[in-house]
Amino acid sequence: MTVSQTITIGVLALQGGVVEHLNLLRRATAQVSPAIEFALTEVRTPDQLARCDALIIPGGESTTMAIVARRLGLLDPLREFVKVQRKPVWGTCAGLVMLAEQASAVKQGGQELVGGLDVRVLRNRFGTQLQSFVAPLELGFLSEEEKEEKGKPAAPFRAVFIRAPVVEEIMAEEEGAGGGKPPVEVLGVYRKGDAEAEGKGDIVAVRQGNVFGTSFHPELTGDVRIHVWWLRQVVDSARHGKSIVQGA
Ligand SMILES: NC(=O)CC[C@H](N)C(=O)O
Repeated sequence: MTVSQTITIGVLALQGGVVEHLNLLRRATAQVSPAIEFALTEVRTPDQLARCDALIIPGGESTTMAIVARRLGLLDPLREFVKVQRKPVWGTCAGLVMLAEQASAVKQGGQELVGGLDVRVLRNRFGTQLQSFVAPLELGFLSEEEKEEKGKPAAPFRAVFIRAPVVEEIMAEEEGAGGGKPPVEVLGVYRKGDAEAEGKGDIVAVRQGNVFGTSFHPELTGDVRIHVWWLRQVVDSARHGKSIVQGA
């Protein structure tokens, strides 16, 4: 793909924070590069998905999303998009649950997942809607970005957690899907109180090749940095006609 072509970014629009992602994407695209044209689109059908170069799966309710995706014949096309075509995909909160290979604390009878990340997530780690909170997160990958441009580390990211999942286990390579997949990188850890002193914490941002997941909701903060960071990788991936590689 050449830079003069349009890069189409889809947001899975079955349920959840669709508009919020589209709004932030609109602002973020303006910051990426004037040479690149982006098209932003809602995805509700396999045809719409097929036109996308990259996809965001928003927050919401992963159980509902899975049921609706199954009804619309989208589950298998989503799996193909993520795991076979290996196009860039970012899941926020419920989207992270969808992108995990395994989830615990699921409703009786289980729930269908798209998969792609060789992790097990624990749903609703921090309790109910009423226990939602905002916490400053040090995200090293944003610092690297800013260091190049401004020569200083990034300010903490105000992360919004709403019935958020965390990554409770990263599967060992031999347990994962295999097939030469890159390793799971931990990109964000939330530490609270005593856990900080002990060096423990909850994994709240991960990347494995083309698949990126965050427990929190950057689309609800108005802080455009993670969207810009992700879009830059999408551009790189589209330019080189490859899936995002580790460290790209
Ligand atoms: N804010 C959210 O996306 C919540 C996620 C929800 N608890 C789920 O498991 O799907």
